Amino acid sequence: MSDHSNMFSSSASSSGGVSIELDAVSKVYPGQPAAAVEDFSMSIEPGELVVLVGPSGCGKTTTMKMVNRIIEPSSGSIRIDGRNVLQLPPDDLRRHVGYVIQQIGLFPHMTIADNIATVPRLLKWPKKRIAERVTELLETVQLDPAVFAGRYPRQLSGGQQQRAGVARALAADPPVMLMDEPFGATDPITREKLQAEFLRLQADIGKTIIFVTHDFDEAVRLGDRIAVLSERSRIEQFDTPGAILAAPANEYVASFIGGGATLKRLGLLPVTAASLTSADPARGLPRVAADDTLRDALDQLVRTGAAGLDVVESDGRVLGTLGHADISAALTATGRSEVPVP
Ligand SMILES: Nc1ncnc2c1ncn2[C@@H]1O[C@H](COP(=O)(O)OP(=O)(O)OP(=O)(O)O)[C@@H](O)[C@H]1O
Repeated sequence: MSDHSNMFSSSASSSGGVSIELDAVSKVYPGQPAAAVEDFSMSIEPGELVVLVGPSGCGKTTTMKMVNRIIEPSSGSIRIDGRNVLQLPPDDLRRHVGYVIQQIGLFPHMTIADNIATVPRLLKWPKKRIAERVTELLETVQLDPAVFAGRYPRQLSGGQQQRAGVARALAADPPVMLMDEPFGATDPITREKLQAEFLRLQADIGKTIIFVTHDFDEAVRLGDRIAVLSERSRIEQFDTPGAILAAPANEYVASFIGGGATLKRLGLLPVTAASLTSADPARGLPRVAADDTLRDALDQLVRTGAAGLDVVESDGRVLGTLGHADISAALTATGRSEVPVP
């Protein structure tokens, strides 16, 4: 086994992520007059989920694929955990960077268990450890090992195949995951379910993830930070979803956000972000759970026509009452604090 199989050993043996630094990275495809990616720089923290979002052809996929050298950069430098990826053998690099794509890419002639075992086998793990890892991962992505391990990809639904794809990418516990429109091919309901499952999973494993999508709402839902890109992967704004929604940097970003920016922001804020007034049981107001969002609360206020809502903890304790004005005030307050200092 080469030394490089341990190149991220400090982090790869246990869950967790590492930093990624791209510095002045460009890509000019052979024979093309213009660069597909020009002078792209970005620092990503360990364990951060960064979403690259932008219109078709702006260079998202090219940017991401340069991180594991599926595409070789024309210039610039890329460091993972401080190591220059351009000086690492590409095969070893790819084994340590999990990769999930929209077309899933499961090998059709291999069972789901064999698909998931691909990288651990390349890394020559002992058989027993591979078998245990496959079972553990199938459970992690909520596919019953007794049912799915021996099936072939065609015997799974699209959403199940997507989960198996995520399990395969996680097999060798890579510190970095690259995800290219991974949920793009699924219907909206399956997609939301996969997104929610994925967020729960990421809360446990804390990988460093670069996630590509053209769907801004998906970016808001998943990203710790979002980079809104225009042509040649130019970064128009790179910030938290809340900050981008509260203060789009320019017209381009605003148009990319689309309608309903305020509602989208409310969807990011818990009910407890508002200042509550003290509750009066005599009013008999409808209730909202403390871990619901302000968007849920507004929805309920509009639907019920009530003047306010009592905010209740899971143990039944009433924290206070929330009204329309409190929701508006929470937006103003968080908007101010989220505007990045120039
Ligand atoms: N192999 C290639 N040879 C030449 N040009 C390419 C190649 N791959 C991509 N391009 C061009 O580079 C630009 C960026 O493509 P890229 O696939 O990175 O964009 P994208 O933002 O991921 O698009 P999409 O959302 O449609 O997947 C596009 O203009 C594309 O036509």
